[in-house]
Amino acid sequence: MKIITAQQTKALDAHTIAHEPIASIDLMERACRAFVTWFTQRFDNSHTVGIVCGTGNNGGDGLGIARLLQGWNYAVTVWIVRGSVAESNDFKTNLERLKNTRIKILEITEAPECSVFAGSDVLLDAVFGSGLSRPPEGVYERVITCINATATRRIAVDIPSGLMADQPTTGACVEAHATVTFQLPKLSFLFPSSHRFVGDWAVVDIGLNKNFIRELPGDHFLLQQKDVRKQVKKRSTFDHKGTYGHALLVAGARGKMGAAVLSSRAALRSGVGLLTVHVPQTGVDILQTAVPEAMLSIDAHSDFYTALETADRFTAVGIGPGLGKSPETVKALKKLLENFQHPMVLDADSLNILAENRELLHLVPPGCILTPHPKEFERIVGSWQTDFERLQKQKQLAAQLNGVVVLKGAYSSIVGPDGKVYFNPTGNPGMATGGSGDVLTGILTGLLAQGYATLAAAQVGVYLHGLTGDLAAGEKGMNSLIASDLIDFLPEAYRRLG
Ligand SMILES: NC(=O)C1=CN([C@@H]2O[C@H](COP(=O)(O)OP(=O)(O)OC[C@H]3O[C@@H](n4cnc5c(N)ncnc54)[C@H](OP(=O)(O)O)[C@@H]3O)[C@@H](O)[C@H]2O)[C@H](O)CC1
Ligand SMILES: [K+]
Repeated sequence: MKIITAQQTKALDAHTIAHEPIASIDLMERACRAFVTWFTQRFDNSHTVGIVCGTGNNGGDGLGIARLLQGWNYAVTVWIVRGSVAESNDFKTNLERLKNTRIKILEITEAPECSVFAGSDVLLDAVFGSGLSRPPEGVYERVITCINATATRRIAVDIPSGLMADQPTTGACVEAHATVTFQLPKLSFLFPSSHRFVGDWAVVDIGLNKNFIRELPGDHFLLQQKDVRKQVKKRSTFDHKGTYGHALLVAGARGKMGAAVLSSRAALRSGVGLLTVHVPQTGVDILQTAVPEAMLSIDAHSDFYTALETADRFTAVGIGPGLGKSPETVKALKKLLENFQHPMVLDADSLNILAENRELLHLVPPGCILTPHPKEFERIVGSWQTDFERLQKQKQLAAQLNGVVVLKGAYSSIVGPDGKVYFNPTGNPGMATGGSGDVLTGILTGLLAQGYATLAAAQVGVYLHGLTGDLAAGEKGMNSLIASDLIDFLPEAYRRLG
């Protein structure tokens, strides 16, 4: 699903109006109907509804929604905020259509008292939409403050008023519990800093021209199950273990062998043919007992990774979980990066070692996948002011390494060397638990070893990982979810993609 800019949305509107063809007021009516369908499925007409409208097309939506809800016997109150914005044509038409209804229409021409919106069970925010081009001021800013001060369910129409669709937001903004957006999500919806404004968002289809969307230039996408499903490799009868590769995981140090166990199990459950795990002496009995399917490469050192004879017989290497950062481990990682020229997954402590030994970044072979969480990412690229700047840094790092950088979190972003960004929709906060990242590293290493191209491995692996989290949370709730649950749900997650 392509994520387009506010400017492109305007062009898409115009194109749809011209080519469907459809009058803009009818496209607005379609948007209003789509919103009302979503709304009536969640709030029955025992809820009183307040709608705060600007005088552009977002406000026009608000008026249309008021009329439709009243048709469903909702008690509706409308406030029209009169500021610098001239009435759009469609706003005028929908205002006209309200004339012969019983809907109470109040005008706000100057900064109101914040009690102005009290009394509605649900408050709809239709002040500004994708046309916002600068921070709200004056009466608009005050209205936004009052909307946020009203103890009620706040639902934003298309986009919370005050949020910039595809650039940093600096002004006042409605803090919606939910946002119903038309046709495609806005880029800012996918960033953590927007969550308090957007709340849970839903996309409603308003029949905008899909071919036009496909042809629009764009680097930002929201992964969908169908995109991932078609990348999952199918198996054939005459396949054998070798067909599915031989992965090497370099993981675990004394006291952190669990990371090696979790990533090993996850690699196996991701379908790899053979798995070897390189562990220090302390890990031998642990791994042989906990993961009998894995072969071991045993380090001379008792406690941590210091050397590996050769990695050439492996089709992919994953390194980092529970590795530690001892000086010998740093040296060993450097040697591995110099000698192993196939795709690798670099995670956890291997990323921290790269951050502290930046000359090693130049040794990272092409086609690797880095899987930092935001803190590990910041150690590598430095701090950022906004999520847009963070994304820019992510694109730069992916290009510099000629690999894929996965920034983990809600809507994990997968960025390739070409700068294209894929946001992952699966997963939930239950996955913020020790070992969750080790599982992802195992999955990604397993997929790379099976011959998945780097970007495909990242998309399938991150999607699968999040899907196991959703399945596990469905069964065990978010609070009790532990990393092993993710592995247990890999078979079901694969089945969903089958
Ligand atoms: N395809 C779709 O998604 C459809 C969306 N629809 C709805 O239309 C709005 C977008 O409506 P638009 O009229 O373009 O803009 P807004 O209603 O968001 O804002 C109105 C005007 O306000 C001006 N503006 C911008 N920022 C400020 C500010 N900080 N202070 C004051 N005024 C501001 C701006 O005009 P300028 O010329 O001043 O830039 C806006 O034009 C969309 O969100 C949907 O709700 C359609 O209903 C159907 C299709
Ligand atoms: K809005």
